Amino acid sequence: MSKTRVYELAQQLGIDNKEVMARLAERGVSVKNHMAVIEDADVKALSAPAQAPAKEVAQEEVRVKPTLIRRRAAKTPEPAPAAEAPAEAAPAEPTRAPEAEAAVEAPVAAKPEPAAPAAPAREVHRAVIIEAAPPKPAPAAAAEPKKVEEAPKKAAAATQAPKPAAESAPAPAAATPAAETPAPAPEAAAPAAPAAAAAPMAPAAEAAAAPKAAEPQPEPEKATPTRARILGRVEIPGITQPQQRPERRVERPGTEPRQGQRPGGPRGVERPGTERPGTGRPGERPMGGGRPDRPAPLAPVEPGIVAGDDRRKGARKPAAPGGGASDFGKNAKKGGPPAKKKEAFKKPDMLDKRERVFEPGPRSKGKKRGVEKVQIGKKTEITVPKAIKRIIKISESITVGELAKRMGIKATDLIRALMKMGVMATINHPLDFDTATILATDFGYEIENVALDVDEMLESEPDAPEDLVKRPPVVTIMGHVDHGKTSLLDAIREANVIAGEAGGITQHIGAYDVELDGRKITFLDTPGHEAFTAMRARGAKVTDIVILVVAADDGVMPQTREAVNHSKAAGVPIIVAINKIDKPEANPSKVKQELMEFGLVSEEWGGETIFVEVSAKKKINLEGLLEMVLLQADVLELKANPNKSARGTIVEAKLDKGRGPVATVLVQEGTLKVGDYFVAGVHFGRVRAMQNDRGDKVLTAGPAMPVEVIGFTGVPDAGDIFVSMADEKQAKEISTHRQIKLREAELAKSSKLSLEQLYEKIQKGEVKDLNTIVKGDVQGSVEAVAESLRKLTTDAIRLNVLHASVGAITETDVNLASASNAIILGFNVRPEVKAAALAEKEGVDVRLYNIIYDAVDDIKKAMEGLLEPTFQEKYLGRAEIRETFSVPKHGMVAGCYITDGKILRGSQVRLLRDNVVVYEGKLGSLRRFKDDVKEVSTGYECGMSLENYNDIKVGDIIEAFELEKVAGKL
Ligand SMILES: Nc1nc2c(ncn2[C@@H]2O[C@H](COP(=O)(O)OP(=O)(O)OP(=O)(O)O)[C@@H](O)[C@H]2O)c(=O)[nH]1
Repeated sequence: MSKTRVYELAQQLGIDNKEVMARLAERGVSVKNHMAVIEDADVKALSAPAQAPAKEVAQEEVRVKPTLIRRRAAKTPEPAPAAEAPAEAAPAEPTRAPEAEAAVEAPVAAKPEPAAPAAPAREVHRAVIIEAAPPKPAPAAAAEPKKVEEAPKKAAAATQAPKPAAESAPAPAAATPAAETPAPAPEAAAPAAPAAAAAPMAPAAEAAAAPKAAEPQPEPEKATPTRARILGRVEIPGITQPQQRPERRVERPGTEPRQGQRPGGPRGVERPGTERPGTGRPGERPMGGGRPDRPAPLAPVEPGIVAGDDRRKGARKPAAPGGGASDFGKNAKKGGPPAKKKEAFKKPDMLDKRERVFEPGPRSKGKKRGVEKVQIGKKTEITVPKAIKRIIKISESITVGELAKRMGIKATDLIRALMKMGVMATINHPLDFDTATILATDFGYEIENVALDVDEMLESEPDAPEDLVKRPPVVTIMGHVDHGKTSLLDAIREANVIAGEAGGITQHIGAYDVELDGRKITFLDTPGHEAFTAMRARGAKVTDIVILVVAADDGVMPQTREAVNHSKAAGVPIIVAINKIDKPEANPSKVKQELMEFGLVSEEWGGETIFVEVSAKKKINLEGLLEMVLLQADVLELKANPNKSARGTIVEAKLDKGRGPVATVLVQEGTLKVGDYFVAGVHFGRVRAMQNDRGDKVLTAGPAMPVEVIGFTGVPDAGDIFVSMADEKQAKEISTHRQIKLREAELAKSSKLSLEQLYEKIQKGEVKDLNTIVKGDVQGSVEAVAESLRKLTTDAIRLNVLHASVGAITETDVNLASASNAIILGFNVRPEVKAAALAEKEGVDVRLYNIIYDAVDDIKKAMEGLLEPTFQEKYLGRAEIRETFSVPKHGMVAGCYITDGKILRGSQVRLLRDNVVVYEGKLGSLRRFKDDVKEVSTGYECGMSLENYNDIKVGDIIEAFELEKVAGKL
């Protein structure tokens, strides 16, 4: 025969020299280079099958590594190296489709025959492809054997290839290697079955692979496992060439989904075209877009077909029979348990997964991709959250934005829904449980309130009668200004100290206890009903008995009356202390008489109220007063259980420079011990130390005992309930919960306020606000001042206490005042040096007081200054209209005669016709003989015009007047 050299054969076949050499190598013929001469037999062997591939493929092969060859469509730009597996994979996949058929065929017609060496490059492709999209092939094969059979015929080598293909089918999963280098896969995946599969067909193809390819059957199985992993990569389409796309279209027949998917691919173009009638549909491409991979997944999925993982499984199964199971070895491990995964992925999931993992960006390009995207999108939409996810747990309230987020909808949709309900809300608007429930229901969700029931947690258990023991009474002293409240408190305390109590420096902790005949009495030393009421407003019922101080020389005064009312409202019994009886002008009887009208009738007059005449100054009858208190306490049968965890009320709180937040706790039941965890208002803590009003350290505090506690995390408010907790976690939890609720309440309050303000402004015209910041030395006075100030609010002026706290006036306070145009009121505190300087610079008014009433008085005046001045009318004079003239530019002018008083230029006027006011406004002009004049007096004539009014008639009267400003009063 004539000598045929490698390059000649390559030209004939339309393939690369290297490929020819590779095929030869696969046949066991070694050639040195492209000039080597080839035996005829070899030439034939290579030529025959090669035809098909030559035509169709137009592929390029690139030897990436000595053992690895990458093949891809001829025109395709070269993808990156192995690393870019995805890109290459893409092309591979399309091919796969066709291969799929091969694979299909394989199972059917194919028999485990050694791979036909002749297998053209194309086949190699197939093998690869098959591997890539294995799952389908298998099932497809089973499903439509006939068609499959046809295929073989056309694809000559196919028959044989099939096997490998078939085997490869399993391998598909392992495709990775293949993916990277379809044909070369063998090398890459050499060990793996896939390689084997490829080998047979590629056989030829790529030399290195050849040897392994030689063992077709076992290999396929191995391939399976490997594929699984690789598949993932392969699918990442990347740079698929235009060629492939077209193939795809051809591949996917609408009719034969399975086959279509697989087979279609590249093949379709070449050979399947015939086999598959349906192949022709162009429409299929949508999914694939540029990627061949896609098509596969998108194509109708057969039950058995599982993308990605499924493929692997599918591949494995078939492989198993081959016996390759054992061969899987490592690969198998990698592949993971096949059986389990089978059902794990459903098509949609798979698509979704692939979408996210492999092909995010590129897809959006191109129309077809767009289509694909849309489809995928739809699938996502179908997703319905599991029932459990449709329950939204909230704690009391939730903001609009958060609710929308949890329901997976747009906040604007929610806001729209709220508007329909008549609620205008912003994204940060808090929704209460009920509103949230209604809204959520509309969107198919349920709301579950998981709020902590703090009240329940803190509720004290009722005590058994036998556990209760007598406890000291807690007394509050009330009365009018200067009637001697403070003096009385001091006198009682001092008297008690003198009586033999452990001496020492008494401390102001807001409460103290005294002893009489071995019995204790606790006094709250924040006198005045403001503090008393402020506490009560917080739900704190602390006082058992009220001592109403009335000066014998002054009698019942306004605040005496208020104190009585407050006490009665609280249901607290009153003991009247008629003070200052040492004064010569003292008249106790008068006091008793005056108090009768409030229902306080002295016992000696047949009533039930205890009256005690004392003198705080002279310390007269103080003991008698204490005796009466104890007597009253007996009547009240005050008892408590000391043998349980403590519960009490914050009486006073402050931020101590050295000790941090400290508060006086009046224990009301149980016993408080050092080391106890507790929660008080929005704060929590642990009792680090306790001391009484005499500065003595105490380790325990029982019922009715006031102690100053150190260990708070923040300064609580007077009136806050103090509760011992079992552990820190619980205390912290409740504290946090309360803080959140407080914030929400403040938020809700502020938004509500602004609405109210708006409403008021519309209704009443401009409403003035006087903003204040109150600072004091102790919580009690701060509360009292703030409360008194708030009471000053009137319809015309609202007095806002922006901030009230204990401590010196700081720069922060000044800044707040400056920003909100507020004045600062300090009680027994001074501004810090820097704060004072800043206040001066910013022009902030800082007022310092020692007496609350001075402050209130000052504020009242300030508020009056804010009042709009009222206007008073001042009569000027009258004029009678005797003539009327129409003057261009001036309108109607009246010729008048002043009958009374005088008329001033620009004065206010009203026009009277038959004593009826027909117009009220301003004088337009005032003239005498064409001259403007300032005023015209009685008896003179003048010309007048009215501003913007021309309907004047002879006989009308013009009355002039002035409006005088009068400062407003509260
Ligand atoms: N003669 C006499 N004067 C008394 C007596 N008790 C108080 N005073 C005087 O009355 C004045 C007012 O006494 P305070 O104890 O400050 O009266 P208060 O009710 O506490 O006054 P505010 O704190 O302003 O509400 C003081 O000057 C006392 O010295 C008393 O029993 N006899």
